[in-house]
Amino acid sequence: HEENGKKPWTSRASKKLKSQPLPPETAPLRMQRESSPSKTVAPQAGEAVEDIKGDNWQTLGNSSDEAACKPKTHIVFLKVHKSASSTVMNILFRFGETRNLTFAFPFNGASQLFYPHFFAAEFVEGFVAGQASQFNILCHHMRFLPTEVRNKPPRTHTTFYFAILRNPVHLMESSFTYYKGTSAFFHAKSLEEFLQQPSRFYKAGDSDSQYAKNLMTFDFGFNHNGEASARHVQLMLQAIKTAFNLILISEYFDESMVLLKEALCWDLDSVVSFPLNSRDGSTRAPLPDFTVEKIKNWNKLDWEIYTHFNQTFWEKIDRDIGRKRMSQEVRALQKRREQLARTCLQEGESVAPQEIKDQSLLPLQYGQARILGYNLKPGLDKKTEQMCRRLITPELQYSRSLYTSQWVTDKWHGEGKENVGLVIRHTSGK
Ligand SMILES: Nc1ncnc2c1ncn2[C@@H]1O[C@H](COP(=O)(O)OS(=O)(=O)O)[C@@H](OP(=O)(O)O)[C@H]1O
Repeated sequence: HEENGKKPWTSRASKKLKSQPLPPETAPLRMQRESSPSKTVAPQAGEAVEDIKGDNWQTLGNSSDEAACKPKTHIVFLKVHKSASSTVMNILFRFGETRNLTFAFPFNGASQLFYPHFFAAEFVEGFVAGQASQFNILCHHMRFLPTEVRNKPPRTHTTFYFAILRNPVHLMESSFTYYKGTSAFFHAKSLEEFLQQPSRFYKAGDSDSQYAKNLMTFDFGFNHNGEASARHVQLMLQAIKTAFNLILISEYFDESMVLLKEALCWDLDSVVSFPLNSRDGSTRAPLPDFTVEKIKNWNKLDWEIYTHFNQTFWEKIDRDIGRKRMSQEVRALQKRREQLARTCLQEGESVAPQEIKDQSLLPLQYGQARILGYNLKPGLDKKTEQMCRRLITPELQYSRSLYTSQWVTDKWHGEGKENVGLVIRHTSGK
């Protein structure tokens, strides 16, 4: 299983790239606009109380319900690969850290919940069979399995389930670059070559084949090599609707954050973010129409999931918020992000990895992707520096630091990760 990197694959090809870091993704789509990267803020407020309105995401209450609105603090986020999920995770990390919430970390400080295996409660640090769980937030990469996931956040609370999707065309373009070391992509010179004759490269039985086909379908727990029959698709969509309260769309990241804040009853600052895990432009190229069509066909199951939930996403906005208020909220979010960029970032925006001065803020570089990062503005006062640093800390570093606060007591005097197994005490925060 995984350890240092966040993409633990096991293929022959990937072994050759073992020393490489982990990547992110890209690409604009023809039918939907690609959202521009967002930027962040520091959270505030909110007691750790729960008040969820039901399991059907389509019936979630809207923000006009403010009197009854208490910030939700029991959350499961399905971190779908290559879908802006690291940016969402940063939001959850910041919210949890500043409110002393507890995270369901992968066992032994790993970066994923034994992906690509199906999630099992035993993968979570501190899980004890038969004992009530004390965790608030589950958000590391996993392959979703509803019956097991429900074993996690306490049953006494109604837990909010959400996930994020990305247009499969963008997603595959990103995945090809980031997961170039996986079995299916390793020998393909380009995405076009791969798509021309996938059977030359793709073996359905390879343990890392999901990176090359229907990755979202796989992460939701379904068979990524399954038939895209109408009945199969219907069942899959129904299962997702039943399990999740909200499905976000990364092409409409800001609108997604507005929906999220409303559903969780959080404030604006809690959902402001800077885009994380973004590739620079050097490996991106516009895809010709025939390639776009091939990607859609090759990822038919993902395409069905995406188009369905893209449609219900906008139906929900129309029903619960309205386009006018949505665009006001989005503007407020963007304004706040711009303010934060001026406050926090030396260059006011992201920079190439070689320009990152503080190595602790260097994102994992993976596959053939070059992942952008940020420089903190020098001379910030302590409180502002801490708030800004949280916004731009890459996933692996942030996860490690929270894991250490939550699990590693001062009695721990081991040297390496292998010693983390000694540890022990579940604190309710830092
Ligand atoms: N705010 C926002 N809006 C739109 N898109 C965004 C945002 N934040 C990150 N991204 C893009 O998401 C891609 C990384 O996805 P993940 O973080 O899920 O990747 S990973 O699976 O965790 O490695 C990666 O895509 P590519 O750059 O195409 O590779 C990011 O650019």
